[in-house]
Amino acid sequence: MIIAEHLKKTYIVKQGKGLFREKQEIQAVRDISLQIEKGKIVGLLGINGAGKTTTIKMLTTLLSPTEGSYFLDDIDGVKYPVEIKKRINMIAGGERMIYWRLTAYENLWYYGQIYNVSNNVLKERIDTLLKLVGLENKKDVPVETFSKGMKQRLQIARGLINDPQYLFLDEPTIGLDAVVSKELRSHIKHLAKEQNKGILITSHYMGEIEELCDYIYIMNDGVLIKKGTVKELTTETFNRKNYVLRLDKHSKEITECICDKLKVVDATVEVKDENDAIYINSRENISMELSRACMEAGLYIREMYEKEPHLEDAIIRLSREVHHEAVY
Ligand SMILES: Nc1ncnc2c1ncn2[C@@H]1O[C@H](COP(=O)(O)OP(=O)(O)OP(=O)(O)O)[C@@H](O)[C@H]1O
Repeated sequence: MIIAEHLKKTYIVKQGKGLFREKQEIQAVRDISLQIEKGKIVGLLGINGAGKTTTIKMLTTLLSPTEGSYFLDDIDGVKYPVEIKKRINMIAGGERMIYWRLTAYENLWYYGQIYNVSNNVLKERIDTLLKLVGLENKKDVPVETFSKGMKQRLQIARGLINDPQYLFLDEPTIGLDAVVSKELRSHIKHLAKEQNKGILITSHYMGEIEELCDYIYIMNDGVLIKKGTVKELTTETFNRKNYVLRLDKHSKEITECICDKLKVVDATVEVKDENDAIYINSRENISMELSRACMEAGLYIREMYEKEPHLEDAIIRLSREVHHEAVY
């Protein structure tokens, strides 16, 4: 298990020109504690500038923390970063870390040498990995002729070349089409569930996070603001119910009439220009009251349902709350 406690990272940047440039401290990560278990997929989310990349850089030992502790299976990551590097790997989205002039096989051979994998083991591992990512027939082809999806699949093979126990995935499906992204997501699940790897993933695609993650950490302004499963995060954040109502008729007066009839319950009624829908937000389950209000007003209900909140809505709302913006 990876256990990071109270990690902090302060960058010192110089501002101005000439000899007397002023030093300024930027607290990219102010206080982060998190855990990554083997066999689990953990999401790290937050709006731009929240500190995700800096956190991943500390966990992958590319940056040393200004303060805090970091242990991977009892190995002190702050004291022994080289020992950590042997046991982890990182797969980033995009086309970095792959040599275009080299073939798929040569790329993997090169990275295997960097990780000191013995030649016999490496040969076998490259064959297995190329098969895993479906590139066995392209192993002697230069990468520059590969499609985006093929390059990304090669990235996965590269990220597994040292048989890491923990994997860090930074926007792994960025720029990929729906088919390749789906394939990649099933590889990621396979790595966690069948091969028992601990995985941390960042992504701006919330659907991906909802599908993959066992639990999620949400960051804002360098600190963790919430953690939990998708279900916990959405239901705890939205302790109110959202209904969507579509009637046979639609007008301002009708909405006012519904509003009037719902005065007895704690509900907020709002109309949006999405297919003439009326949105009702309430603390309690008010489906009975809603049906009755429509019936009393002589209105026919075309559609009425409770809207499940999405993770994306939860993140936006949590980030707003931190910045003390009024919600609702
Ligand atoms: N090398 C650096 N020197 C100074 N400040 C930095 C440096 N790297 C990051 N920062 C600052 O630290 C803060 C956190 O940046 P970080 O890249 O970790 O956020 P992020 O959550 O990954 O954002 P994004 O989603 O946009 O990639 C930002 O305010 C950023 O400007």
